[in-house]
Parts: sequence; C-alpha cells; structure tokens
Amino acid sequence: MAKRSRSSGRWLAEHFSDEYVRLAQEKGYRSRAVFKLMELDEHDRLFAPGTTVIDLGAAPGGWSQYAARRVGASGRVLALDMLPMEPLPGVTVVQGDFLDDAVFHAMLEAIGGRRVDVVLSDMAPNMSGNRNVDQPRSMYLAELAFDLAERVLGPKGSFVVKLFQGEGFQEYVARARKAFGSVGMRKPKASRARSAEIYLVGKGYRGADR
Ligand SMILES: C[S@@+](CC[C@H](N)C(=O)[O-])C[C@H]1O[C@@H](n2cnc3c(N)ncnc32)[C@H](O)[C@@H]1O
Repeated sequence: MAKRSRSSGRWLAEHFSDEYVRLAQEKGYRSRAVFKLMELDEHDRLFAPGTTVIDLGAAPGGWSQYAARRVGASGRVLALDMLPMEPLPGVTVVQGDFLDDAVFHAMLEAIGGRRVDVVLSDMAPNMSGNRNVDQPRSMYLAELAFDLAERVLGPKGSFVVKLFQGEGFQEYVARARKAFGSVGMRKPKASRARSAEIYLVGKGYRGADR
C-alpha cells in the first residue's frame, strides 16, 4: 500500500473531527457541503416548492439532496457531474465533463426549453496547488456555468456559483451585477476559513426576455 503523505494524514484527521462531517452523516446527507447551501438558502431564500433547479458539479450529491427536498414532488432537479453519482429521488443525473461542448448541450436538451428558476454551481477543478493554473481553470468553469445560467434562467431566476478570489474575479462579479437585480458575496460557516472559495449569489435575473 502506498504510504500516506503527512498532509493527507492531516486532512483525514481534520475531516473526521469536523462537526459538519459528523452532522452530515447524522442527518443522512452525502456531503458536508450541504451546510453551505443550507446557509445560503436561509439567507437568500433560493428555493420554493415547484421550482426547477440545475446543480452543476453535484457529486456526491449533498446540494441535490437538499434542493430536491426543498422543491418537493412538483419541482425538478437536474444534476451534472463528471464523476458517477448514486441516484437520488427527484433528481435527474447527467454524467459528463461540463467543459465538453456536447455535455453543455446535453444539459440544454435535458431542460427541453423549460425555464429554470435556480442554477447552482459548486464546481471546482482538481487543484494543482499552482495558482497560475488553478485560478484560470476555476474561472473558466464559473464562466461556463454563467453561460448556461444565461441560456436557461427564467425572469427573476437565481444563480449561485463558487468562485475563488484572484485574477478574473472582479470582472466576473461585474458581469453578474449587470445580469442580476442583486448580487451578494457569501462565505458560509461550513466553508473552511483557509479555503479561498466564496459564493456569489445573484437574484432577480434580468435577461430572460425569451
Ligand atoms: C465540491 S464538489 C461538489 C459537492 C456537492 N455540491 C455536494 O454537495 O455534494 C465539486 C464537484 O465538481 C465536479 N466537477 C469539477 N469539474 C467538473 C467538470 N468540468 N464537469 C463536471 N463536474 C465537474 C467534481 O467532480 C466534484 O464532484
């Protein structure tokens, strides 16, 4: 067996002592990430029964689980990830790489012209540790998520996207301010302080005159 590095040992120790990991297990959620979305929802009221949601970068499925519960039987959740994801009640799963044009279009097809109320993206690339590589990769994923949101969101739709502060961040926020009636930047409690991630929440989509 390969020897575990000291840093991965530290990660495991932190993971198991993390109160959100414990809580997620206790409550039957697939990931600790669910507590980030819960806090965003409490603050920004993202979901209502009957709403249609797209969840990008959904595996293992915490956000989709929570969204499916919030939108209820009359709502719809469409989840995408490049990794396989165990099925969830009320969630349609598409597996594929969002950077692949065919996958982007498969998502549009799965929506079938319906208007979407909420687009979520918790996507993040595999971090190399080199900011010059990681930052453009994560911004590119966020840009593509924005492109999809602009194609599918209905009037007053909402958009939640994980961003990393660095090059391209300010321009991204400026783009969001043009497209949404309100834009907030949130750092949920469950987001680790040492992580540079931050969530942009755009509400009141202005551009849905389709
Ligand atoms: C932080 S995890 C998401 C956790 C999820 N929100 C939850 O609650 O379980 C980020 C996910 O983004 C996915 N991802 C990253 N790049 C992707 C891409 N290009 N296409 C599809 N999924 C991608 C990863 O496979 C990973 O599962």
